[in-house]
Amino acid sequence: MSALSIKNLTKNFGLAEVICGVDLEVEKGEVHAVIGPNGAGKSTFFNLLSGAFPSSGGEIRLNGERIDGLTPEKIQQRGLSRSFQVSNVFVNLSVFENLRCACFKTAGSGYVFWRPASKIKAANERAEEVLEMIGLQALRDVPAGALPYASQRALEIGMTIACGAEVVILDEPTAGMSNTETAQAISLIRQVAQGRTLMIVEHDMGVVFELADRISVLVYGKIVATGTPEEIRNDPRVKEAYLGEEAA
Ligand SMILES: Nc1ncnc2c1ncn2[C@@H]1O[C@H](COP(=O)(O)OP(=O)(O)OP(=O)(O)O)[C@@H](O)[C@H]1O
Repeated sequence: MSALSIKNLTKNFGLAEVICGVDLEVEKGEVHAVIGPNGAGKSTFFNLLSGAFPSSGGEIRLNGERIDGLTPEKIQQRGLSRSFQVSNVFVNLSVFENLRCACFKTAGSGYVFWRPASKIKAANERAEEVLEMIGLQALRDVPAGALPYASQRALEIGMTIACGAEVVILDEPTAGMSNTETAQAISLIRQVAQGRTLMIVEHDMGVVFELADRISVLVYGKIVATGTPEEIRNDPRVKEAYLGEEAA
C-alpha cells in the first residue's frame, strides 16, 4: 500500500484552477520531490496534503485512510507532519522547549494545561533524542529566535519529526542557505528519511537530485512526469517545462 495515494485532486481559487486533477502514489519509505516552475502550484499542493487548504475535489489517502476534509491537527495525529517555508518556531522558547512542545502533539495530546507525568517524561526523552539528531545540543537553551538561520531550519525539521509522524513534508528545506549549510541540511534530511516517507518541494536541483528516490514535475497544476532522477533528467516534457520558463 502507498503511504500517500492522491486521486484526481483539484483546487480552485475562485475561477482559477490551480491544482488540476493530480494523481500520485507516494511509496512507503521513499523520498519524493516535487519540482516545477514558479507558480506551478507546489505550495498549494502541499497545503492540500497537510489540510491547510480544503481541496475542491478528489481524494487524499494516508495509509489507505481518507484524510482530505480533516483539520491539519487531525492529519498530524494520523501521521503526516509538515514543515514550513516560513519559520514556524516559538521564538521566545528555547530550542529544547520548542521540541518538547512539538513532542506533546504526539498521539493527539495537543496543548493542554494538565498532563500525566508519564507523558511529560516521554516528551522529555523524545525531545532529547531529536535534539541530538538535529545536532543542536550546544544550543539547547538558546531562544529559538536567537538561533542562526540554518539552525532555525534544523529545529523546524526536528519539530516536524518530534511528533512521531511517518510521513513528513518539507517545504524548501535548504532555501536561503550557504553551500556548507545546504550540505549539512542534506545530511540531516537523509537521517530524517530513515524509516519515514518524505516529500519535499525544493528549488535547488542539486539538492533534489541528490536526495530524491523519485521526482514529480508539476506544471500549471498538473503532474507532467514522475520518475527516478535519471528518468526526469532525460524527460523531454520536463526539459520543455523548464526551457519554456527560461524563455519566458
Ligand atoms: N490563497 C490564494 N488565493 C488565490 N490564489 C492563490 C492562493 N495561493 C496561491 N494562489 C495562486 O496559485 C498559483 C500557484 O501558487 P503556488 O504558491 O502554489 O505555486 P508554487 O509552485 O508553490 O510557486 P513558487 O515556486 O513560486 O513558490 C499561483 O498562481 C498563485 O497566485
